Amino acid sequence: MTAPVPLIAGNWKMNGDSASLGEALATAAGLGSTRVRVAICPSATLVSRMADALKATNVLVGGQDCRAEVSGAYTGDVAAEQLADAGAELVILGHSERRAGYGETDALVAAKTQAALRAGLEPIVCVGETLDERKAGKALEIVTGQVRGSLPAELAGKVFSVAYEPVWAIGTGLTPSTEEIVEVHRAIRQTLTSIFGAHGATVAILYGGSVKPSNAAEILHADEVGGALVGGASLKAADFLGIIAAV
Ligand SMILES: O=C(CO)COP(=O)(O)O
Repeated sequence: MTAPVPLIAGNWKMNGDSASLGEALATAAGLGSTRVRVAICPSATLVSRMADALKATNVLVGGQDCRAEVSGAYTGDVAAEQLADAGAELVILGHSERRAGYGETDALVAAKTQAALRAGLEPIVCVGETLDERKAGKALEIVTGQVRGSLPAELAGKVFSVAYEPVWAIGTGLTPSTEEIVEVHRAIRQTLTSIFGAHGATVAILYGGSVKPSNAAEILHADEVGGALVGGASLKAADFLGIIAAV
């Protein structure tokens, strides 16, 4: 049974333009040799240029979402195949900003995950509870339910990761305690092994939500934390490299 290779992925969300490619290049230049896998997921407009710019580096490029269908009359949407064609190797799916803003259900996230696999992309599937759900003592139930509902059987034997992002920790500067993070990550691990058997033990479980250089070491060294999905602090190479160095 192989331990998961840590993955630090930057989610640029709706930020960045061609001038920001310099930050991606600076991240790659600052990496040196590392046992950590590093990815940047920019807006769809930047995927192609970033993938070209980072081709000879150790930084992978990912998308932030994809449609489940291969092609068709879906104005404004992007297919997994199109992301792969643009040079993406990974894709973030089921981010809470899409679950909340676009009504994405677990079933839709599972369909998008199947699409990612069809296109040869490595999925990063996001789950996480709201503050009300946590206050009601339902965090574990919500998160493990999302894991069961969002991961299609086709993931068996495939490389993918699950990102635990408590909705209330995203962009707020708030983070759960290390104990709370470990509790949820252990519950996700149990769920993964109950679905996928031994393969479930090899899946990296990332933490996301207000990760920054100053809290990265404590979070990343916690039990069952196999990396991070980083929003705001991934936009500047210096901050992102500070987080990567903490692994
Ligand atoms: O949503 C996130 C990453 O997907 C986390 O965002 P922040 O790191 O900005 O809190």
